[in-house]
Amino acid sequence: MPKVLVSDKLSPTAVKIFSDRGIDVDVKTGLKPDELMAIIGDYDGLAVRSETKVTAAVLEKATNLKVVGRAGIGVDNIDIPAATQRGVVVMNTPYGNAITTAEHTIAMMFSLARQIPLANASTHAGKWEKNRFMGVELFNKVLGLIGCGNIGSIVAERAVALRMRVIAFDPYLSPERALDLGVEKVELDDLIARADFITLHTPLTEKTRGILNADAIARMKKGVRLINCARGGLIDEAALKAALESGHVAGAALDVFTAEPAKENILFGMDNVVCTPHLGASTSEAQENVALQVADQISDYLLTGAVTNALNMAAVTAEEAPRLRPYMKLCEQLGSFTGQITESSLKAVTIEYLGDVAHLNTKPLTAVVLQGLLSPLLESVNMINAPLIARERDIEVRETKSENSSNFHSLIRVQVTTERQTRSVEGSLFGGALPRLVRINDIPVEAELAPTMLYVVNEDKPGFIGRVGTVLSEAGVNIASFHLGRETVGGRAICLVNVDTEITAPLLEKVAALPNVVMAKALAF
Ligand SMILES: NC(=O)C1=CN([C@@H]2O[C@H](COP(=O)(O)OP(=O)(O)OC[C@H]3O[C@@H](n4cnc5c(N)ncnc54)[C@H](O)[C@@H]3O)[C@@H](O)[C@H]2O)C=CC1
Ligand SMILES: O=C(O)CCC(=O)C(=O)O
Repeated sequence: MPKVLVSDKLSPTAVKIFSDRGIDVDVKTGLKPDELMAIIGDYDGLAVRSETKVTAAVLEKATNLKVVGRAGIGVDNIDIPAATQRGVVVMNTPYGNAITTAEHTIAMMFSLARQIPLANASTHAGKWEKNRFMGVELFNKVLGLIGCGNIGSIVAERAVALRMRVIAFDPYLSPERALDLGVEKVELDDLIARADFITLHTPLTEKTRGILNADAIARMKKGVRLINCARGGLIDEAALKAALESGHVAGAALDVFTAEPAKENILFGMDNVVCTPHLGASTSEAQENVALQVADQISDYLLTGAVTNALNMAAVTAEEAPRLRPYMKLCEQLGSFTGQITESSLKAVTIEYLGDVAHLNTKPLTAVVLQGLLSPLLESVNMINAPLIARERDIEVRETKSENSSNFHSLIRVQVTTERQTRSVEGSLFGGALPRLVRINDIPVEAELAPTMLYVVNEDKPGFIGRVGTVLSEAGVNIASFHLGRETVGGRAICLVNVDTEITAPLLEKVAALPNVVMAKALAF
């Protein structure tokens, strides 16, 4: 039974989903990094919000971990490259808290425009300072959105309904989508120069860090108001403080801070700053949504192999997962076979999906071929990091699909080009489930791959099979099955022998030295 650790506060419904689906679930919140590292090795899945830091050090101890699920959007608390390297799928729940966070942005904008927090505190204190709190309308003001994805779009719709004039900077916003939203797509400089209110809705990346720095703030309209419900670090806090003090920026509403939890901050205590403690996603509806979603996604992956909202792997639906499973095995074997017979540096891999398999989601199949192919050559390769490793090593990966698969319902051909040669191997599923090699370098064969195998390329001459059998039996190696194929009578032939015990280096040398042997290799699957 898979085991999942919930290490941040999640709705109890999520915990129930895990146990209802037969997953052993522990809830342990507030763990210190060393406490998490001490127990993480026991778990197959980890469900977090933003408090748990899933660092490379934690992942190193997570020897059984298969999936980390973030109940929320931002994944800056998870070291995705380290997870990818270790074959751990990282998932988030991209839509569950979007409305809630957009609503918080609008609430913060109103709070700022009408100074509600300060007026509230003053009224509670019995001051009745009616003349102190003069506000501004949102109506007809220019709202500049930086980032117009899920949350930015919802903010745009709400702001349009408030009759604000909405402009957006987002390199990935299409003109059609902007038109649909009633938003004017602009460049950042234009937005900075025109906006009365600016809200931020991008992830924190090397490109967006400090997107509103001293220079950008200096170019804003005097009296501009800034709202950040995305990530601390998007606004330079020191530059903002200076601009608030000078009155160039009239106010700022911040849900997120450069350092969190923010128990101290240079902006705290300023009258024109409204702060909330990263509450953007904190409604019961959003927390229920993301908790249910993450519990379902983690359970689906652990129980069926379905992959939803993964940030480091191709998606696989629950319906596809069982259909893909036998092909995954075949693809891994085809990749592993080609990897083991490849001796010089890889230049290109072409994977052809022919027949029925061409209709399936082939992205995960290609990832598994690459995993099989690279595993004999490199350490720590898995289907999640294999496409990345191939890219990093300039191995060109091509995928083709065709309905036509000659005599097979489905056929997968893996062709590998190295510095010296091109080799190919073809495989199919027999009875719809059993992986078989059906062709190696254009020589037809029918072989089931076994854990220990001897692969020989030879000239097709009488007595060869007897001689191989004798050498193996003299070494005490039992033959489980023998598979043969040849190009033409007397031409190039291949022989794949499934054996019950290891083929040692001296035994391999003896086989290689037999007459008519071109090449001999020990293979392991
Ligand atoms: N305060 C809170 O509690 C919450 C904060 N968030 C934050 O909100 C952010 C946005 O969330 P979503 O809208 O769901 O993400 P999303 O991925 O749907 O949208 C992000 C948008 O930013 C755009 N973008 C990326 N780089 C950019 C750049 N350099 N300049 C301009 N635009 C750029 C992207 O094209 C995309 O459209 C998340 O990354 C997360 O950090 C999300 C949920 C809750
Ligand atoms: O889980 C939370 O409260 C924070 C939500 C958030 O920042 C996100 O989803 O990116």
